[in-house]
Amino acid sequence: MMKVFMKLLGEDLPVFRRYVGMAVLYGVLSGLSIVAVVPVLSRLLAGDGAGAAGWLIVLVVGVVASWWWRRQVEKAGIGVGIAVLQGARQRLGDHVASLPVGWFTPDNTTRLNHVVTHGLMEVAQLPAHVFTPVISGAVTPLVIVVALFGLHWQMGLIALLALPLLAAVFLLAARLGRQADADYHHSSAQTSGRVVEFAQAQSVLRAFNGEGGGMRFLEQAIERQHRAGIRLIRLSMVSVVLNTWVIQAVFAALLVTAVLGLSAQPGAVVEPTSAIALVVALILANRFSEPLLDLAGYGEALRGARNQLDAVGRILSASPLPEAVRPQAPRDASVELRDVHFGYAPEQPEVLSGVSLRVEPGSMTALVGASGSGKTTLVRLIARFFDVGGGSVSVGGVDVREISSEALAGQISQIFQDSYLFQGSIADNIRLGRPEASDAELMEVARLAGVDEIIARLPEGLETTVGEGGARLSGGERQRISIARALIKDAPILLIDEATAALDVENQRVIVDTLERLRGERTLIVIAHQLSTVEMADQILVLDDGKVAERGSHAELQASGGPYARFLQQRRAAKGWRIQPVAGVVEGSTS
Ligand SMILES: Nc1ncnc2c1ncn2[C@@H]1O[C@H](COP(=O)(O)OP(=O)(O)OP(=O)(O)O)[C@@H](O)[C@H]1O
Repeated sequence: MMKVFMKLLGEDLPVFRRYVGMAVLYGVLSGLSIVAVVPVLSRLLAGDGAGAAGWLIVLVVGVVASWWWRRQVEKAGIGVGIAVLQGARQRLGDHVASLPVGWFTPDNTTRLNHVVTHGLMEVAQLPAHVFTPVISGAVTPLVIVVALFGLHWQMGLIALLALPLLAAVFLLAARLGRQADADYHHSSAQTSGRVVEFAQAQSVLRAFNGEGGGMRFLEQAIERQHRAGIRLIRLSMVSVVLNTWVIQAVFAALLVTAVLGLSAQPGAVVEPTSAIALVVALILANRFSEPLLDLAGYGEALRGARNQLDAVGRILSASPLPEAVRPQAPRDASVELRDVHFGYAPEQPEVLSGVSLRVEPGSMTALVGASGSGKTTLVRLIARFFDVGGGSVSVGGVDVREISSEALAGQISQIFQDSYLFQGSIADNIRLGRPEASDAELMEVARLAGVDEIIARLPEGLETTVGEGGARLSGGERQRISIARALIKDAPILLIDEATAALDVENQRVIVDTLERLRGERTLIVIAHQLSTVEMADQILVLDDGKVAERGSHAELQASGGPYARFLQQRRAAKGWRIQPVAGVVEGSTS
């Protein structure tokens, strides 16, 4: 936990170290102020009023000094909190910006959002509100133990031996609640997700379940959260009771020791000095348990913050893809995969196994295969969303790991199914591909991608705002804008995922026109869902369960009667493709 906190602070770590030093000193000062009661009481009980008054002044000065010092510690704690909010946000942002695109899964994005909006705030409050009492709660009893040794060594020994026992019980109590706490946070996050889903998917829910049908998922999530909450409350109570009991047990042991000390020699006269020491030691024993009870009380707050720090830790532990020490420039627009092996996680099965592929500059390759066969993964590896587990991916004859991320990004344009449009105008979104593009170039790509038809319909034309994520446009319109954006970038390699969902006949025509026009000019690698696209390719790679099942031209593969021919049969049956001989070739349509 502290490791993550310190990592988060980065170069602001000295501010935290200074604060910890101050908090430890505060614990010592508090302990000394308590111990100053010893000479005051001893003198008073022995009838030395003048001596007691002198020590009383020392005691008052000590209490005032520790109060003043506590204020300084709190200010230093606030300083650490500010460092967390300012510096750590920046550091987390820099770290996330260096992570591979593949890291940004919905789970990770939600976690990041939660950490930035809530988690860091909770973590920033730790030093001022939790660490100070926790540190002093651990240091002050140590000072009292030393004083107890001086007064009554048996009680001192018991208090000293009790410290590791107390630490063990505190840790056990913390562990008891940790899993319940994690479960509760997990179920809360799930409930939030279900609430958003419930709101967003109203049309689907009402169509399939009637008005209240969709409530079931939400109600189940709320029920799970409710159960997790009750379990957390129960375990928290057990932790608090356990901590309190063990502290009271230690106090009782100290009392018994004191009483046994008095009754050790029945009938014998107890020295007044010993009796005074014993009384004072009993008072100290009482003060010994107070900071410990405080410390135990902060267990809950620490556990809550631990969850947030764990989430931060998971983000910080994600490694950026290593950058080449001596980056090389790609020599041409070829793409080559050699015996590529890849899995999304070490414990998951390989998604690509021994895939090899050579794509010549300016040629077109279609990737075909059943859903889940690994087409998208293959294309992501070319753009280096992830690094391969085995084998290599080269662009322009250079391993992508040896190309700087900037140079690789400059070499590749992408039209993916989930192309995101930013809140801004259509023109802003297209210009993202090349901010310095002229208006004429913008209009040219808009025409080529069929965006001109969209803007002709809109009163504000190119300056029409698209809404968050392009929400004010249809799926097909969004796709055309993303095509225009990719075209204006003018990169020599174009990776395209034909979005089946967004493709209407008109968009399919735009894709085919785009591909025809760019053929021979750019290297095209297309995840093809339409027969008309597949036919255009110079080579077709058929993937089956992460392996290359077949490769060749449309005519060759169809004639061979292998997996491709069978795949075509299935697609025709499933999607109504029909084959029409047109000018000596076979054509598909979605009708
Ligand atoms: N981010 C991810 N984490 C873990 N597994 C993933 C991830 N993305 C894809 N997979 C898995 O990898 C396998 C290949 O997926 P991929 O998306 O590459 O297939 P595909 O051929 O493009 O499928 P589709 O045509 O349906 O888009 C699938 O089993 C999928 O569940």
